[in-house]
Amino acid sequence: MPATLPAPRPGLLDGATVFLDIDGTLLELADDPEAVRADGPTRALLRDLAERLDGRLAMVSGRSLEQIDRILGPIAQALPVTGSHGLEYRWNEVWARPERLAVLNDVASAFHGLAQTWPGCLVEEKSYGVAFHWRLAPQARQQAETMAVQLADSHALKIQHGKDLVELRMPGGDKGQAVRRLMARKGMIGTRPVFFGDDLTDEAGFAAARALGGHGVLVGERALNGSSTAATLALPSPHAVRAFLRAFADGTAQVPE
Ligand SMILES: O=P(O)(O)OC[C@H]1O[C@H](O[C@H]2O[C@H](CO)[C@@H](O)[C@H](O)[C@H]2O)[C@H](O)[C@@H](O)[C@@H]1O
Repeated sequence: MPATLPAPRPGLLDGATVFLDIDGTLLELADDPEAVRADGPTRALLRDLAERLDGRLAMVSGRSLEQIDRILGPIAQALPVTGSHGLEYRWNEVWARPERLAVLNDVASAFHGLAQTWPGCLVEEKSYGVAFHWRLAPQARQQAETMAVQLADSHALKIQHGKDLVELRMPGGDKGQAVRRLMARKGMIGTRPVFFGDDLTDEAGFAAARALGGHGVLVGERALNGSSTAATLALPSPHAVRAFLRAFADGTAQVPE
């Protein structure tokens, strides 16, 4: 992680609204995206944290809402949740779910075809996007990225770069919008947003949090391909994030080693 970014101070979350990314931030990265699940202590952490924050805890992920529900379990129903990099969200009775573009099926077919030529590669079909994963076969990266550019052009889709993946998704929405939308809600308006994230998709969330007087907390050792980050603070791993959040939830906040 960037050596220049300091760790968050213990009191950072006092009175704040907390935005949490999932993969690589709350939870460790894994080889199989479909197998990812929050364990019992992590689910309990989200419950305790939401209580300590008087409900000012939101999940903001590149996953679909269905995936988030599977990963987090019942606690997801109690939190404001934004999925698909900002394209869909749910908070109590308020939902936003655009119509799914049929061209995503063509993208999935093309990606599945490519995956057959690269053992170890995975295709993840989501509500508003399709991701091609090469974590277990990094040699496939160049071909996957070339195919993604062609498909994005021909189908007017957005390319979303991520860790060991390229994703094609419907345009519109980002994590910054998710922050601004929630920070305009009663109970959150006027508080300080703190956004925890690890990937390129989180940069919009970091920037929005900063613009509203808060902070981005960059997690892990993300390579930003030479670009800079809008985060102002950093933690080394999802384990450190959970420890930091647990200390706050318990009222014993300390910066983890
Ligand atoms: O915004 P996020 O919640 O961080 O979602 C970003 C992408 O996360 C997932 O991919 C990442 O995690 C996988 C499981 O640990 C890992 O195998 C992959 O290499 C990572 O890039 C998810 O599968 C994607 O759909 C999300 O867009």
